[in-house]
Amino acid sequence: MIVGLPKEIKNNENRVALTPGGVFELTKRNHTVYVQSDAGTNSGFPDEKYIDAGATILSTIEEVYAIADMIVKVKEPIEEEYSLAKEGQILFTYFHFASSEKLTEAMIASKSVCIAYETVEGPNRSLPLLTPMSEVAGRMAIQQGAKYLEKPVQGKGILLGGVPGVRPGKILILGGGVVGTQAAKMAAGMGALVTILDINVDRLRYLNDILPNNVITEFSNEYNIREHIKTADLIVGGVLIPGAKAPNLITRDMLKDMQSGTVLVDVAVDQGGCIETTKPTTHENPTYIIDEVVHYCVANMPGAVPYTSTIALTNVTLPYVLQIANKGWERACDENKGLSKGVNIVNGEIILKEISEAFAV
Ligand SMILES: NC(=O)C1=CN([C@@H]2O[C@H](COP(=O)(O)OP(=O)(O)OC[C@H]3O[C@@H](n4cnc5c(N)ncnc54)[C@H](O)[C@@H]3O)[C@@H](O)[C@H]2O)C=CC1
Ligand SMILES: CC(=O)C(=O)O
Ligand SMILES: [Mg+2]
Repeated sequence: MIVGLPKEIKNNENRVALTPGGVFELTKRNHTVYVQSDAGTNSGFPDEKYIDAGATILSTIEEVYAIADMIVKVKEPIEEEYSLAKEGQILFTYFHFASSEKLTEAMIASKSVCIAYETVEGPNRSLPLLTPMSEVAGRMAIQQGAKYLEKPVQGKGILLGGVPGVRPGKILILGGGVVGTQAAKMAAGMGALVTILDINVDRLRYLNDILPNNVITEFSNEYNIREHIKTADLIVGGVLIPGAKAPNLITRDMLKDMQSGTVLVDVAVDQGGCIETTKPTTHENPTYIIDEVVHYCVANMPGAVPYTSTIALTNVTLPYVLQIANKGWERACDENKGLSKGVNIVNGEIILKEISEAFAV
């Protein structure tokens, strides 16, 4: 198969879909790989490394899309890329369709085969291609939250770990999945007081077992959320209903109950966010303020740490890339039911019902 790796063009998206090591696994199986010039440079992988791995470098994104049977990328196509996808071409990447009707319509019109990383399933309904980026974003959520709690950027002026004689920061985490767990680990290590809310009691039981004593678990409901937001310094949004628009657990009216300078890091922004006032931001302009509450809603958080993220992503995507390249997408999906859950849109038709539901009136 001919595989194409374009350079990402979303704001500050520095990741690339595969490392040179990943490309080598394809070329040694006689697949042909075209990489757009400089695609891996910001992740620490210059063009020469891809050439050594057997790839051919092309100068423009148009050339990569024109020649490839399968495009492997990182982020959902942005408007400039919509017209590049072609009929029958496989696009294997994050899509997050439920948060963008425009992207959904564009991919329907392209008649391409859209296989979304974020809905590919592993054993026990895990999401193996989302997990490593959620690990990155969960850990980063605390780093970013700590930064935006500083007074010069209009935060509350609180040090998350406190100091002897002064209380540490209070962190509320919505969703105890991968993002929530990694955020809790980082926050606990800094000495903050952490509460995780989830609706899955078995998950809360597990978290209660593995996390230290400065992390407490509670059931997620409106009453508990309303109580905690009154005193939280930092709130991290990490809920997910796979494939669907995230539920708004914090509504517009609740902002007035928060203290001035509270920071919201809504990691779930790529599925529409779990805070009503969330709108996607970029690394260039990561925050905005509503009712004196700082909102950080960057939809590609791992893009800021591309060395870590590109390797972590390739670790998990490569086996699926190889299956699709070796067998074609239809046989690969027939033989791997988890992969078939990633098939979102094919030849102008929405396959994943959560996408149609997100836009139903
Ligand atoms: N902004 C960014 O750069 C990135 C965003 N993400 C996003 O972060 C989100 C979370 O991802 P993961 O942690 O991997 O998902 P996950 O599936 O591991 O965890 C989600 C958790 O939310 C819980 N949940 C569902 N409804 C809830 C409710 N009403 N209240 C509380 N908890 C609830 C589930 O029980 C589950 O434990 C996803 O939308 C993902 O796409 C992930 C990586 C990067
Ligand atoms: C999961 C995702 O959207 C990202 O890594 O950017
Ligand atoms: Mg994202």
